[in-house]
Amino acid sequence: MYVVTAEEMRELDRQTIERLGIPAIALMENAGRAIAEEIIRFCRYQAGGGGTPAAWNQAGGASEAAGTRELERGDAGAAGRSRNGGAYGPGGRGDAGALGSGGPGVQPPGFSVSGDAALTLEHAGAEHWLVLVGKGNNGGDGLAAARHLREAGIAVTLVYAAAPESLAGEAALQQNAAAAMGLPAAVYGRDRVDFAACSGILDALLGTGSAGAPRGAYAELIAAANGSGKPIVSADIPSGLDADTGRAHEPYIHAAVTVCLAFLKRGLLQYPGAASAGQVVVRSIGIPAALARESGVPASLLTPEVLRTRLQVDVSRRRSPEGHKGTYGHVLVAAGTLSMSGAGLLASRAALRAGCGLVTWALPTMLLPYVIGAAPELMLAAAGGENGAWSAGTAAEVLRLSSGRDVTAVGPGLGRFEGDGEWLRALWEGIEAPLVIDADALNILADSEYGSWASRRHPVILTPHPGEMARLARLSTAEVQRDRIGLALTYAREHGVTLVLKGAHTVIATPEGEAYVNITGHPGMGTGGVGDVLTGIIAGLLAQGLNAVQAAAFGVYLHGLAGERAVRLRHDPAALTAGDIIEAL
Ligand SMILES: NC(=O)C1=CN([C@@H]2O[C@H](COP(=O)(O)OP(=O)(O)OC[C@H]3O[C@@H](n4cnc5c(N)ncnc54)[C@H](OP(=O)(O)O)[C@@H]3O)[C@@H](O)[C@H]2O)[C@@H](O)CC1
Ligand SMILES: [K+]
Repeated sequence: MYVVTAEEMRELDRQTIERLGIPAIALMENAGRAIAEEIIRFCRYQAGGGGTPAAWNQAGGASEAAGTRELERGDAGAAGRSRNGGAYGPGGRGDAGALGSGGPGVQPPGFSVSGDAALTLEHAGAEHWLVLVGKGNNGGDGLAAARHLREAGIAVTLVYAAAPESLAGEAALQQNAAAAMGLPAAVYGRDRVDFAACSGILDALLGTGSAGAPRGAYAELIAAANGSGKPIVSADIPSGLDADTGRAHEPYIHAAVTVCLAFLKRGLLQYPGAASAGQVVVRSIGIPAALARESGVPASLLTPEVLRTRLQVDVSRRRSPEGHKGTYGHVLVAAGTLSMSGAGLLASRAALRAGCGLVTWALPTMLLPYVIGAAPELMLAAAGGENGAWSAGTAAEVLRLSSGRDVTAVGPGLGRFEGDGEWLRALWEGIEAPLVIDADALNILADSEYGSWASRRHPVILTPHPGEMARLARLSTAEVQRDRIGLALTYAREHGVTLVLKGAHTVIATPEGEAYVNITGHPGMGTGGVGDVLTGIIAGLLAQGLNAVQAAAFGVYLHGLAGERAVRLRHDPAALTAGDIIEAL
């Protein structure tokens, strides 16, 4: 699933209209219909007592059949499984439009009529929705949706943020149609608007054309909608949100559901915007995904389907019946000090659990006796150093150990030491295999002008958390978090590395200028050692022959999935430790 900026979305709109000849009004009609269907589904969900996301998913099979793709994560085993299967049919609510009520077999043979189930709502009379209409195309989408809601028997009142006569283009056409249908309308500031009397609010104030903090009537309507306590469904993005960065301009809509149109907007994956969107549903409006591919849209959501089809990852992780430990590669981990030995141990154990054949853990010599037997599957290699710490002189031994290994991971629990810049440079320039750089090794890199180091034939994967990223990019952490996708794309391209920017919705960016945004994981994973586990997983996958982007993306995906599984086993997210994630792999 592609993830776009407002600018990219406008270009795709333009190409659909100009190259394919599909009129803008047709796209708006599709958008309005999709929004109305999702509101109806939401009404059903609420009438059923609300509840879990699973209940929300079941609240309307027909709209799924029409192409809804929710931000839902399947596990790798479910990769590509269609969510549409069996969606159309007696689904607890979908029979409202069917002719005849006698059950199977009573209809005349060869004659079957079914109604527009997705646009039909039992007990619609109990609903009254306010539709907040901005003067751009987002407002036009809302007006088109309002007509469908009215057809479904739902009472609607339009609330214009600006004088209806100020709408232009397709939005003006929608305004005329709504007026011709006699939809009740109020203009904010001129007419009284009773938020208390409605059952829900459609936010069609501002979309991808929004700039800066909402002004005037827009700001007042947003504040009133939030203050009403009524559920809000947002058209495309919650009004007030920056569609690209997820920055939330005050005031901004707190939505229960966001019906995102055509392609996922970057701002819906980046915080704090991601938290204000509620359940995100992406609905097709007739803009072909092929256009996004041809135009080189760089960002995608990391789904099992993307892993399988775009990245060509074997998500089933098949093992060869003839395989042996030599088949699955050998990882060298250079990590750990006396006070942080656990980081090296976690990374090494995670590499094994990721499926590689062998792992050698290189560590300061003095540390070795203490960790013997901690993980009997590991091989240990004393690398020298002093007092259980690394030293510049250990580079030669790490280089020697790396020869014949399929990948080297360096950094977890490494600490800083005299000459560490030259130490890392020797590894960077000397290791003839992929290199995964994490933790303290990233800080060493940040203090080095590594652009002047000899270029490598084999890939480098950097796995910074936002603080490490800030040091690498010479920004503040807040600046890193302001637009994680944009920064990751730029940094990876400029430095020729595969970048894994960790945090909620980890971003994987490639030197070729592509980015993948992960949505597996759990807030309970914010605990020491979790990053070391990820480093080990990525190294373990590289050793098995995955290329840099495959290993980084699949590693991040599996790591998040294992975190979710570990939280379920633990029952309390706060109790999760990094070791639990390894066990859940
Ligand atoms: N194009 C297409 O074919 C399709 C488009 N689609 C839909 O259109 C949406 C994009 O529509 P859009 O580009 O018209 O912009 P939109 O978000 O409605 O807002 C623009 C208006 O808001 C105003 N305004 C801006 N900032 C403001 C602020 N801070 N505070 C107050 N006002 C502010 C600005 O006024 P101005 O400042 O220019 O006077 C202008 O009038 C997109 O999200 C999707 O829903 C889909 O149907 C697919 C087909
Ligand atoms: K909106």
